[in-house]
Amino acid sequence: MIEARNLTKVYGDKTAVAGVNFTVEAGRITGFLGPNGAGKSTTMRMIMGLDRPTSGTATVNGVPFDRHAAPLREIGALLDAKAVHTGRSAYNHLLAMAATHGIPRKRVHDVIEMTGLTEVAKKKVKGFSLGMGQRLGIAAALLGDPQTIILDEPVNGLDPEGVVWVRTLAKHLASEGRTVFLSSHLMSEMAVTADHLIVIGRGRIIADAPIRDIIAGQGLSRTRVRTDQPDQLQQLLAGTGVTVARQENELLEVTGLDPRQIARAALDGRVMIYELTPLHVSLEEAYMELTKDEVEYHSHITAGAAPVQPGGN
Ligand SMILES: Nc1ncnc2c1ncn2[C@@H]1O[C@H](COP(=O)(O)OP(=O)(O)OP(=O)(O)O)[C@@H](O)[C@H]1O
Repeated sequence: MIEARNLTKVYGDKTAVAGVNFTVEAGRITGFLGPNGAGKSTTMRMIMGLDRPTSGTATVNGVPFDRHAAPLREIGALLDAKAVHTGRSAYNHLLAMAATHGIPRKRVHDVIEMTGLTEVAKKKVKGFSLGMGQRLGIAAALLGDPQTIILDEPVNGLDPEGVVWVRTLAKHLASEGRTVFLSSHLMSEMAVTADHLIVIGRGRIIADAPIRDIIAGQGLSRTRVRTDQPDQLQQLLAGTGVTVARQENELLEVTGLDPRQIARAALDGRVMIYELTPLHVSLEEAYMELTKDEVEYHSHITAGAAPVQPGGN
């Protein structure tokens, strides 16, 4: 379990992390999201003892990282895959890390195999592609067989097979009761990987909830309704907080009522409907809604909202 209590980091006149409180529970995958510059890396670095908090605390299983007797066995982290730029081979790099932490050589072989690096293990790390470097970073994070795993942008640079591998690995680690905390800007990936989300914006926590609650909480859910009496149905559904948009002649899109309420109103008004499809918002849409006022670096070209997929999430 990771706990942040009033965790704050100030750089000069910039407050990167502004007194955040959250708990990352064991046995599930917690995603850490936020716009560029929101404070994710700074928070993760403080948890790992790489940055000293200006005030507040970050603990792992109740103890600050640097007070653990054998930190690598307690917490494994991938924070900056590019940080490993060495003339050593992947195998020797891991072996050196293992040696300084009393980790047996057998474990080095295990993590190399686990991360798909067997073919390149004897090659120099500085020739590695971004994806190979990422796999090596994950191998290093797993070396001490830690109870807590922190991965900052783990799928960055990975090919589709690698992305699925990270997802499967994270789920497996969480199913073993470990604490898994990961950040990613890839919403579609986060949606299928994480159980719980913590969203940070301008150094403050703006959401801390299960993914489905975050999506539902944005109130963006719409329902597509087809009827041969659209005018009558539009009148029947009118009410406070309800929006009915006419898409095509017999097609309406309704916000503010769930499908059951729409069906009930139609039945009571004796209007036949021949399609009723919930349009779930994507995590990306919910996230954009949640963080729209928190984005520090706005792009000048604003893309249209992502299309809503029937039955998607
Ligand atoms: N060493 C530093 N000195 C000064 N300011 C810093 C330092 N590290 C981070 N910052 C600032 O703190 C804020 C938070 O940065 P941080 O890297 O934690 O954000 P992030 O959420 O990880 O962003 P990204 O998604 O772009 O990686 C940013 O405004 C950043 O410029």
